[in-house]
Amino acid sequence: MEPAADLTREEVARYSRHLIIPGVGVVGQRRLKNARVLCIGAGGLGSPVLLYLAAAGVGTLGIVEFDDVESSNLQRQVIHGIADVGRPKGESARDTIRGINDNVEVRLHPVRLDPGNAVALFEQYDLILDGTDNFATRYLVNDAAVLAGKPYVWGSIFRFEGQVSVFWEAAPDGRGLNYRDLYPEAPPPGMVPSCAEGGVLGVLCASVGSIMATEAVKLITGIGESLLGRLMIYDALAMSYRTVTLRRDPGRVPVTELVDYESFCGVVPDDGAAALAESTITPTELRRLLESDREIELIDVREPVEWDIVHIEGARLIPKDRILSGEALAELPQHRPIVLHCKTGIRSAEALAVLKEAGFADATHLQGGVLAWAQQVDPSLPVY
Ligand SMILES: Nc1ncnc2c1ncn2[C@@H]1O[C@H](COP(=O)(O)OP(=O)(O)OP(=O)(O)O)[C@@H](O)[C@H]1O
Repeated sequence: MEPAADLTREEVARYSRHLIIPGVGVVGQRRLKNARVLCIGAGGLGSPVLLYLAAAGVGTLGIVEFDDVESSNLQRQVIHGIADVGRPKGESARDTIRGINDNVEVRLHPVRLDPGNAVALFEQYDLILDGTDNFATRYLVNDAAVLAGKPYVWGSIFRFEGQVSVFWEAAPDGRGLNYRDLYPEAPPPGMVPSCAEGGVLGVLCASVGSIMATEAVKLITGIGESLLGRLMIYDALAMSYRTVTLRRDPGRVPVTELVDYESFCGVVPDDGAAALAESTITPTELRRLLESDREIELIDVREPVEWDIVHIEGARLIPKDRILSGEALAELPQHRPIVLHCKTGIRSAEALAVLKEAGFADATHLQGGVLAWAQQVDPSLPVY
């Protein structure tokens, strides 16, 4: 990274604790000033990443984010505040950054990163940070970074655990790998729950995001050993960090073009999923069914902790895994309609597939889950 020409008087004072670190010094700080870093997502990981890189004096910070701040974000997305709920996350993040360091030029890209815009966006920056929460975007970031020849820092979080690595296929020392060497294929949809489904400890974002920001500072200034070719795994419960060495997957096909990542990750329904989609019931239809004389079995496939937050009157709790393992099938009626539901409809679709396979012909699942029920039928219920 080429250093910027000089630091102003104000910058020397502001960054003095960096300037006196051997290895960083004035030249390191000038490199930070000249750096253009693009952060995908201003959520759980994007928040600490952007805050620390802004405070550290990265000259240009790009933010790709299409979403608005919700109150359930505030538990971990610390770049946003109460007054930002309902505002675009990018604008909220920009305003917070301005309050920390007005030397930083913030460039907002209020779009969803997709195969049509990714490479052109990446080409405008020196380094990419992936703070997103879905597999389709992760593979897209990887492939676009390969095509644009850019390094990127990747992080992921779930409940109490986080992972971080640096991928740069074109790394000058030949150690560069890409995300597909670590995860050649996306897990089947629904197999790895999102933070919205499975939860995440808020402070985990700070631990993992600060490691991502540290890697960014190291790559920009050229100090230390980066996580290039290594995967760091952090366990907040055990309070342990370990790193494992990654190897190039000899069977990996080179990235030559961007593809349809929703299909690659199986998010677009195949024929089987389309058939299942017909076995759905809307919240209003379910309400009518519950009000009728028909006897139905309403099964909640979420976890007990979620049941404790909110549940639909008359439902019975059978967590999804007990259905997937086959253990709970004997508890289900063969000759009564069964309606499964979860939080949003993803887990209930999975459980429904197992029930159909086991011959429960009169089984359906609730479209949009408990959230849709609360929105359309019973707004007095809390949502989570
Ligand atoms: N393709 C994409 N382009 C731009 N931003 C993305 C893309 N995919 C995900 N994001 C953003 O990445 C951020 C990830 O943050 P986080 O994991 O905390 O999830 P969230 O969507 O805010 O939370 P939750 O799913 O729990 O409501 C989100 O703000 C999301 O809008």
